[in-house]
Amino acid sequence: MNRSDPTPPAAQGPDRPAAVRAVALAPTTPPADAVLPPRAPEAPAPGALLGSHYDHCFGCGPQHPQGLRLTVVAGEGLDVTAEFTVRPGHQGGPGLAHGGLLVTAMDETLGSLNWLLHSAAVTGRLETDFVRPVPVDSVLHIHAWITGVHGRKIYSAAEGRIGGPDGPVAIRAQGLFVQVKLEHFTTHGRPEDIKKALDDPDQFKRARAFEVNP
Ligand SMILES: CCCCCCCCCCCCCC(=O)SCCNC(=O)CCNC(=O)[C@H](O)C(C)(C)COP(=O)(O)OP(=O)(O)OC[C@H]1O[C@@H](n2cnc3c(N)ncnc32)[C@H](O)[C@@H]1OP(=O)(O)O
Repeated sequence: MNRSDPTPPAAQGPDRPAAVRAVALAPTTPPADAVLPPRAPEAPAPGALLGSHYDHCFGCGPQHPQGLRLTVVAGEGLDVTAEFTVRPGHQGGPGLAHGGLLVTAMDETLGSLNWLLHSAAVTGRLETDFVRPVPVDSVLHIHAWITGVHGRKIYSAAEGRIGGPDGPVAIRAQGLFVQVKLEHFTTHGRPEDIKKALDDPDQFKRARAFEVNP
């Protein structure tokens, strides 16, 4: 619409045309009665490298040719730190990381918090603020932490910095993950990929270890 166009704004509320109506999204801030559980007894020790949950994962898989190859280390509490080196294949604008890939890095890091609770969970909702551009060759230093657990919902937040772990914030995120059983993956995933994952004894062990009973 032209700035000088005198047309009044479209009607609000239920009369507003579906094409411009906002959708109701769940908050990513935990409710007041959310809890902060202790680290699971099986959680990786503070300082431990978490390792990839799946070799072909775009976020953390070492075998993905253009993946982010994010590395994640367990923190002291319900937190992790992660690093993602932005490579030329990750560009959006010339010489700059694509925003969607930065979101993927945040998603992957927030998802890895589930190791600390020893439960499998998938992203239900993810919000991000892009604060400054991230140049190719820079390392995004991410710190992520759990902010609350409510039933099957795990709430978390993260900050990504450039120029070092204490550098300026480039991206912030808040997420809501929902705990799922192993069947979530075996039911919905492409059969040949599920088979490949489960045929790998290490992957199978990890997958079973992740199983939860919501
Ligand atoms: C074999 C290899 C295994 C590898 C294992 C490790 C993999 C790690 C991978 C990590 C990769 C990186 C990570 C990735 O990229 S994960 C990939 C991206 N995410 C997905 O594909 C998830 C797609 N969505 C679903 O599958 C279902 O909708 C889920 C499972 C999420 C819920 O369906 P389900 O039928 O199960 O649950 P429910 O409907 O009874 O709801 C339960 C509660 O949750 C609340 N809720 C639900 N949805 C949302 C939402 N969208 N926002 C906010 N809230 C939501 C809901 O209100 C309710 O709350 P309450 O009423 O209790 O208060």
